[in-house]
Amino acid sequence: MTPAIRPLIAGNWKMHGTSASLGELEAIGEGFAAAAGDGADGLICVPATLISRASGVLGSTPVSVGGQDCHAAESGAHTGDIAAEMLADCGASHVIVGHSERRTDHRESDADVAAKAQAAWRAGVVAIICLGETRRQREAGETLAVLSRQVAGSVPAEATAENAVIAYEPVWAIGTGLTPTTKDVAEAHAHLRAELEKKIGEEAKRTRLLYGGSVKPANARELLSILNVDGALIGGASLKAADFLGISEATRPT
Ligand SMILES: O=C(CO)COP(=O)(O)O
Repeated sequence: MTPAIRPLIAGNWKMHGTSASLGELEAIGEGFAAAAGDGADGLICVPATLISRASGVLGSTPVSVGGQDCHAAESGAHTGDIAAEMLADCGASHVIVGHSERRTDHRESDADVAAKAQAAWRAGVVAIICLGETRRQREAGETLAVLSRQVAGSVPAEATAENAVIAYEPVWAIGTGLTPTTKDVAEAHAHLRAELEKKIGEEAKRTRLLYGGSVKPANARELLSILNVDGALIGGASLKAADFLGISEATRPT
């Protein structure tokens, strides 16, 4: 972690969860303070259909609620899409933009992602901007160049430490049980901090950089101990309160 940056432990439920999952959310909300102490923030990004109810369940806990995507426009003829204003209206304080699954499944470009971040800010919502290299790009030695390009294209110049969070998620580490080495994560995050500084100046020093990709209770302490890793974005392991809370515990000093 980076001294003086308050870590964020964020869950991304992806396309999982119905009203039957609200008990798990309740357990996350009730257990977070005991697990993480008061030195970290918690967040669960649920499917849009659950945001309202999740806000009710988590409202009085230290865990916030987020969405997983938003449209760039405030309203309009965009069947099936959801505006950032609608997420905020349901109780979301954050929204993930540019997740690799959106970039792949919906062919979202860096410019689309930047427009969605701007939309989040228009609605008063924090944008969690995701980026990361594919396996092919890593094997070709292109990781740092890809990250430079993605920061330049996906992060608007108006980003601040308050309105933006950057999540480094190597695509090949998502849902695979594989993680980069500690050295590789440290290198990627130091590079991201430097690239972000070129884009937004001093604000970059206080902006949270999350690591995502196969974070589990068993590897969380090692990943979170890396300089410039200011929290985690957790997929599969965020669906179970015990695992999410186990990861949250890793933000505490030993
Ligand atoms: O994509 C992710 C979070 O956004 C990571 O997913 P997993 O933790 O399941 O690898």
